[in-house]
Amino acid sequence: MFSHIAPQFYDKQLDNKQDDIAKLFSEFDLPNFDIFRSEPLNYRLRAEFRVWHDGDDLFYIMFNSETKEKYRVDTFPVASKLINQAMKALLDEIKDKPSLRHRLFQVDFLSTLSGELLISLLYHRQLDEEWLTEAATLKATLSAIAPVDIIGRAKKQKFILDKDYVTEQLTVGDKTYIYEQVENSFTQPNGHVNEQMLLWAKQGTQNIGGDLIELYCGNGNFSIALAENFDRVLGTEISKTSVKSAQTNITANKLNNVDIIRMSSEDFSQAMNGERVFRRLEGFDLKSYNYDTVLVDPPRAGLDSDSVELVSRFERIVYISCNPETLKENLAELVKTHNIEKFALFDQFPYTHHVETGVILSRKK
Ligand SMILES: C[S@@+](CC[C@H](N)C(=O)[O-])C[C@H]1O[C@@H](n2cnc3c(N)ncnc32)[C@H](O)[C@@H]1O
Repeated sequence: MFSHIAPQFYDKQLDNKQDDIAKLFSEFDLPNFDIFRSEPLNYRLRAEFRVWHDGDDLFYIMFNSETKEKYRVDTFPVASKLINQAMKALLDEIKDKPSLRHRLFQVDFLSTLSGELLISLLYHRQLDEEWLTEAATLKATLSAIAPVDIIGRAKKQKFILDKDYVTEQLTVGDKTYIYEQVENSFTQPNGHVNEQMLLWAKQGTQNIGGDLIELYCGNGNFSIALAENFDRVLGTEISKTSVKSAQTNITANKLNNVDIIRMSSEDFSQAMNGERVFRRLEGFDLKSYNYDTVLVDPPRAGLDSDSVELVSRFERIVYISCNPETLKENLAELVKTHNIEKFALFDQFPYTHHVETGVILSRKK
């Protein structure tokens, strides 16, 4: 997945991504791209590694995505400095602790720009009291590096030492927002590029007022940062964990104009069309919303045809995409009713072929 990880390759690979995107979207009338660079190293706030046991030794491994061969990983330069520090410290601590290392097969790290760290240890065996005691000592030792939390996972088991989330702080222009990010739920991996993405979307929707409807809102990443641009924000999201976080985040940021409901975008399209009535929407008068702006940030599959039809009814569409191929398919439909006003490339994933883009469209006059 990663290749040529070194700052001297950064500019070239970003130029290549820009060229590839220009070619892929050549059939559209695109404005000049807004380009948002990443830090060349230590940009990634999440990392997951398999663990390899070799006699008394154990180390992290990853797999080559083409050859499927495993390779040893002692440091991971794209991951945050905190993750790199913790990677070594963790192995040093658990190497001679049988209850912590026995049948450990994966370690997941989630760090934040605010300096917190959550470590999930995944096992092919059931965890017990002894594990809990040793894990508490491990947490105390690793806390010398940063505020650390530890989770143990095994089949049908999830042991949480204190908490299963980190609290991130993201600065967007002159404002700082607080976000709870829960283990195993979606969060943008590149914190500083995420801040740039939020600012781009916020500036692109400034002074337009009305209401914002958001599909695929996750933990409220965009809903919260963009709330002050709108009278009301209504976000929808399928994951129960993310919806719960989003609700916590609304309170933590003292917002009173944002609501989030758990609903797939497919169901939400049906509710908007009046085809089905959902108990979860009780108390929400969908007809009272002013459908000026919609923001979508779908998974790699892009928008299904009903969601494309739904978003095409809005005056303004903000489309954040992690897959240029599905974005292109969706744009082919959306340009029938809308013009592309802004196009941005956010370099969330340096040294990989992945590209994050943003498009702002407005209805044709
Ligand atoms: C790329 S993430 C974006 C999340 C959020 N906008 C952010 O910036 O963190 C896509 C989100 O879509 C959610 N999702 C996936 N399929 C969905 C569906 N059919 N309907 C609604 N949400 C869905 C996922 O749970 C995930 O939170």
